[in-house]
Amino acid sequence: MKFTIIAVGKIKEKYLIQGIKEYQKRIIPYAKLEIKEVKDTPLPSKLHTEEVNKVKREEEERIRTYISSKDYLIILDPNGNQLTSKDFAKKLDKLSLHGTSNITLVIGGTLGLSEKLKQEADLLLSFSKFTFPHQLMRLILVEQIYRALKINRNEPYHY
Ligand SMILES: C[S@@+](CC[C@H](N)C(=O)[O-])C[C@H]1O[C@@H](n2cnc3c(N)ncnc32)[C@H](O)[C@@H]1O
Repeated sequence: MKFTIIAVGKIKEKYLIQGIKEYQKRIIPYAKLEIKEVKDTPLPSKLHTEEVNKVKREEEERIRTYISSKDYLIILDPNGNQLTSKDFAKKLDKLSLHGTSNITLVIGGTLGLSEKLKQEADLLLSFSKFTFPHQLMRLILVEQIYRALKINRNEPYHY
């Protein structure tokens, strides 16, 4: 299975960089994982709908350069569908059984993702109704991918 995480913006915090690297290392024996970081658009001083939409549109364009129509597209959004870790593992297992082994996961920037992009998702995934910073979301996501892979192998981790 191959996972591609497309994420808007850089990770600045050292503890998050270390945490993400740790899970990337743990995932290596089970699956391929690539992280494509796309530039975030600097936030304008005024955040009216028009300015917000412009930022989202620009970031969407950069995200699209890494999306392949052949991949299963999971877009992370607080208002998406909530799954348990076991359900997520089952979902990945089913996709793999049906021959879908390229999974693309998208994390938005500070203002989130465009509606247009969200509508194209095969799965709109929420990790709870709370909003997390995009940098922390990347760490949570790699941990949950690792957890799902362990669950599917029936290996101890998911207590
Ligand atoms: C700071 S949040 C953006 C907040 C923005 N108001 C929104 O509603 O999307 C940055 C990105 O992190 C991801 N994210 C944050 N919290 C999430 C959650 N609870 N579930 C899924 N994704 C989340 C989403 O991809 C989001 O675009």
